[in-house]
Amino acid sequence: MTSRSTYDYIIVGAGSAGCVLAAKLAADASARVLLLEAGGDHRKRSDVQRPAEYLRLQGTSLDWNYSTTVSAGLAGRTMICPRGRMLGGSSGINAMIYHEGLPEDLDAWQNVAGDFWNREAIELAMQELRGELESTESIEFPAEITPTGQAFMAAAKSACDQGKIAGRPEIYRRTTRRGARQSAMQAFLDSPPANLTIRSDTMVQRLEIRNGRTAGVVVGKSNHIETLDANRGVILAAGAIASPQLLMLSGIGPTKHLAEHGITTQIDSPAVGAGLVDHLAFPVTFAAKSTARFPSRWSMRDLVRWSYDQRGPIGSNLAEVGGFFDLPSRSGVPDAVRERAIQLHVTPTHYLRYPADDSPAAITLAVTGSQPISRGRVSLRSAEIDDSPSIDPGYLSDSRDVEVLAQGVELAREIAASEPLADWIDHELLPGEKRRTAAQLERAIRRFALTLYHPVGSCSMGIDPAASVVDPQLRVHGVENLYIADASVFPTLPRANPQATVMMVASRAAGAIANHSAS
Ligand SMILES: Cc1cc2nc3c(=O)[nH]c(=O)nc-3n(C[C@H](O)[C@H](O)[C@H](O)COP(=O)(O)OP(=O)(O)OC[C@H]3O[C@@H](n4cnc5c(N)ncnc54)[C@H](O)[C@@H]3O)c2cc1C
Repeated sequence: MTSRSTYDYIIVGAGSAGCVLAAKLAADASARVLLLEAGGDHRKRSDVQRPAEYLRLQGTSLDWNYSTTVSAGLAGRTMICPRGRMLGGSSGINAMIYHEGLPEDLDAWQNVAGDFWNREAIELAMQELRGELESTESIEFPAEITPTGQAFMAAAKSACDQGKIAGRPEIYRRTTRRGARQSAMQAFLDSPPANLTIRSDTMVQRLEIRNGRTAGVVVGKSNHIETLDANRGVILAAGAIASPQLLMLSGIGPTKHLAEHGITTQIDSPAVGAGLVDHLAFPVTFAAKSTARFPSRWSMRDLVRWSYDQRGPIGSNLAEVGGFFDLPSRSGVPDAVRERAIQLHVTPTHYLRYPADDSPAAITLAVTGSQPISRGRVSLRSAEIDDSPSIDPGYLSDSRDVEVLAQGVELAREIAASEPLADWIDHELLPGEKRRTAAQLERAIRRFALTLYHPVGSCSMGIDPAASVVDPQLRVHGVENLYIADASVFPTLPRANPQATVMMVASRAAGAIANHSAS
């Protein structure tokens, strides 16, 4: 059986970007907007709402459960690649940090994608977005910082004041409302307007492309295929893994690769899937004195505290504090790379073992190389939407990324040795006090570094169709009526947790798409 329906805009994916896009495009009451989401509505689940439980959502049905290919850079390991599958997308399972990043990072965007992405316009869009999130009480600072987080803040500040390190410790703002998660779905679409249709549990199979124009999308299974038509545009917001997959399944991608899977090329676009990049964190972990143990199960008191005033362990997103820090000038790397090269996420837990019940009292300073050079790609494993694509972020394939992390380990050690944090610490567990040489640190980094869950760049924007997938206004090169607006279009990965930048991209995209489709 087949059926069809017509809309003005069809948005694929109700994640961080898709929810912003839907709210903005539907602000024009005359536009019929359809938002399609493969996952369900899980906003009310307690494990989604409680910040400290976000790690427990991984590997559940709320996660696409992707993993990366075996990686030489990670000593032959594969890596989990969690992505949210629900209304709200990854903003429904993420760690909630809302960071606008460093404005100068987006100058690189202007260099590759032109004036639409100038710093002033981006800062204005970020400011407007912050205002919108504040007006729905969807971002806030934590009501309480764990004692070890407080000790980190004081120790890092003291190490900076004494000139031992350079940087800025910070308390991270987050997407919570009165201590409970606010996904993009809640922040932007809690009361959707009448001209917006939201369909959850609806998997888009492929795009419908006719004569160089995207007519709509195909959803459903073989016993009931539906074609949904879009007069003014289809916007892919399926994220950095699924957006390139959907393009390739629809015949937009590198011709040779498509042919390997029996897919007829509609548009030869060599850059689809290329350029994938992710932040990687090495968890410098310390055994803490037993009074610092963060619970992995909640007491009645914890539940009552969180319900009444959002305090206590349940309200912690585990990474309340951190900040950006420089590599030492003796490191020999150019200033542009050295400055704010390391982002820290400080957790009151053993990063590798929490939330297991037997995870010991520990504190982790997770060291992230904020500007990784290594790049990889998303490619198809088969021509079936139900087969996960092959994901290779190229982790640590460029040895300069290892050097940055190794120097970050020394930075973390310096802070951990500073009072008052030193008082909480018993001894170093990872990489371990005896691991000091470059070769020892490299081995530990390749064995234990973990994703920080920030894949971007697999359909990057740019001017040259041979080197990019969308133009600066996010129109897919070579085909009409098709846009991409999500983490996949980032031409570079900014020094930040990306969700604020993803939402900013969606917000700018909505304006550009409405203007373009009206002309
Ligand atoms: C565990 C974790 C922790 C993170 N922590 C942070 C953090 O603290 N701060 C931060 O800034 N960033 C964080 N991130 C990253 C951030 O959440 C993402 O960068 C951001 O949410 C990406 O937004 P997006 O719109 O591009 O994709 P997503 O939010 O992933 O949305 C894509 C949507 O498309 C849907 N979809 C995919 N394929 C189809 C299909 N075929 N048909 C229909 N729907 C489809 C998906 O189900 C999903 O809902 C984290 C991510 C994870 C997974």
